[in-house]
Amino acid sequence: MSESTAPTTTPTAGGKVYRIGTRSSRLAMIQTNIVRDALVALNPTATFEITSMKTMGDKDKVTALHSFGAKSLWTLELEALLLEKEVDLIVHSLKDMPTQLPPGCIIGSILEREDPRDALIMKAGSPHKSLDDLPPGSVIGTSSVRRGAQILKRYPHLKLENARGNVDTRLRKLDDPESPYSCIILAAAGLIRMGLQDRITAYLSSPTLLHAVGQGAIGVEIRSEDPEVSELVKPLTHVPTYLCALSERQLMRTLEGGCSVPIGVETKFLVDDGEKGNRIHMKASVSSVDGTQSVEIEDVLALDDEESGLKLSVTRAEDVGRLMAARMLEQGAGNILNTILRSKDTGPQAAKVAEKETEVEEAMRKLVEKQEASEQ
Ligand SMILES: NCc1[nH]cc(CCC(=O)O)c1CC(=O)O
Repeated sequence: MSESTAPTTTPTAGGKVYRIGTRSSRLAMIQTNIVRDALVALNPTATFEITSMKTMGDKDKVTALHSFGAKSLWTLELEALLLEKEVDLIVHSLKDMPTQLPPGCIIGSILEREDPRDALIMKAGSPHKSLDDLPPGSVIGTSSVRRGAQILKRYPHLKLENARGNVDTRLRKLDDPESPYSCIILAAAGLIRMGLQDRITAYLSSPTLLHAVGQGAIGVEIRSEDPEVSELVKPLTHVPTYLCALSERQLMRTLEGGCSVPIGVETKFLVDDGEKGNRIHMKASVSSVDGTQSVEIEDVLALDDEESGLKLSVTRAEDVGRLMAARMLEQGAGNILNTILRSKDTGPQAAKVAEKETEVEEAMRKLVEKQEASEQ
């Protein structure tokens, strides 16, 4: 979306068939139905068909997430369908969308955020309710280096074990009496949308755990050269979520992080109170994988452009992320990130994953070339 201000919401005329692409996990389908229901309400004469598929990240449930390079493991095959015009829009968990999208793809809308916090779920029947009351040596199941690094910083007496798979799979692994896990950490948003909020024993937020960039938000990806679908999805955008998410994504883009780098954020939209204008309150952290080193930062920055008088500026939102990232790099975040990137898993599994990503990215590059040739 290229607006210099946050999008307005005007219903779009319907009467056509639109195809929505999505992953096939239960959570992805729930999120896709949220988007479809909102589109149907705004365009009652239009038809919306859903195309679901398993992506690289869904198929390979074994490789640890940090072994995957780019964050494209949840999105690339769907973006190929988008560029091939097999689908007209894709519904993603925003946190799974790389901060750099393939040429020809843009974010068309970001819906109102569900609770962005992380949530603690104890093994069924556990007497424990919080991280504080877990005995030393208790095992926390998470595949997220972001979650693991921050937890180890505050709870060095606890242990981490990988726990991959979709939400249902991870809960099943947790409750298996044979599994080593005392608890797992998941996004509250996924649990709430799946009707599993009763499993949450504690919510985790700053200073213990800053959530992932884009966590809790639903992103709708479209083709950059598709004004009709751009107008179709624009009314779904929730402006405070949109601007906060853009600032978070720009922070990660500037730090050149990805899903396998421990970057945590918390943002809050502060509405114009007649004196201070619209602002974003951002907290952000970068941690070493073992939690022994971290850079943490917090500030409240303006969203209205004083020079031009523009309110709710998209550019200002991204400037917030860029400025906060620059400050973190000045405070040593770059050294932490470089150490992590140098230590990326170079084992045979990582090589296999890199080969698969290259294969899919090569297919994507050919698609983009074909599309550009057809438009000349
Ligand atoms: N690929 C993991 C993923 N992507 C989106 C969600 C939950 C929904 C959200 O945060 O928006 C999850 C599960 C989790 O982190 O617990």
